[in-house]
Amino acid sequence: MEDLKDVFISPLPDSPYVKPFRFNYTQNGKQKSWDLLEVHDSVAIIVFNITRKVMVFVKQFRPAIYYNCISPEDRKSTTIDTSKYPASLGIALEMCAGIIDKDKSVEHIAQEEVLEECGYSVPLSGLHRITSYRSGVGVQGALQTFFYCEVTDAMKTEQGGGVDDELIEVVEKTIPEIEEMVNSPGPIPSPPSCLFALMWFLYNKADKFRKTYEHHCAECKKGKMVFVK
Ligand SMILES: O=c1ccn([C@@H]2O[C@H](COP(=O)(O)OP(=O)(O)O[C@H]3O[C@H](CO)[C@@H](O)[C@H](O)[C@H]3O)[C@@H](O)[C@H]2O)c(=O)[nH]1
Ligand SMILES: [Mg+2]
Repeated sequence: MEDLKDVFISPLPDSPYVKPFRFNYTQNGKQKSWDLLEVHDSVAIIVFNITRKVMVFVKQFRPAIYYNCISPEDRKSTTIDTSKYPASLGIALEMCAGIIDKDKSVEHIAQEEVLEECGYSVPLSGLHRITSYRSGVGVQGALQTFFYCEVTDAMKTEQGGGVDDELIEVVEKTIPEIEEMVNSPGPIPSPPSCLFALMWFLYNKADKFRKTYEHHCAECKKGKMVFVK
């Protein structure tokens, strides 16, 4: 993932992923315009492994983050110096997520993403639609639908890591590690949608799993063997 070379910046040709355009309008009698990007709607999924009480994240190189670490002066060079700007600058930690670029339901797209990126086979009934919200409201405003699912080690039927040329590392974090992450002064290498997902989880779900931890630890101290449910 961190083996990065031949980085250069070029003008945008016709793209299947983003379409830039100008939106013109008159508001309260004043003529205005706004420069926008048409992008695909998407899904994002919190995957929580209940066997080991860990949250499943995906780690991947994000060109947009990397680009924003390059100084305006260095962006003008014919090639970007990767010893000055290593790939690690652009590596993000996110929820499993994917664009809706197929004629399938959001549930089916979410199910595919969990399998492709994280390696877990989740039944459609195990995917709980939580809400949907607008991402990148300054320039995109695309809709992201957000799901929660619980998985077990037995549901890990594939390696994960993405399809085609995707390079994704699956990373697990405990509840205390998630708390540390959202309390960090930053910059946190994650999008706000991921941080929202973490706060949603901490607010709505974490207690149930914290109780089993605490019970487990207390009983262990007493020398008892306890099965964490
Ligand atoms: O310019 C591009 C854009 C995309 N791809 C390909 O398209 C795939 C898209 O991956 P997918 O997993 O479907 O989407 P993500 O990149 O994970 O993006 C989702 O997850 C992000 C983090 O939540 C959100 O910001 C996005 O809106 C949401 O679509 C990439 O891996 C690439 O293979 C390219 O090759 N070039
Ligand atoms: Mg993705």
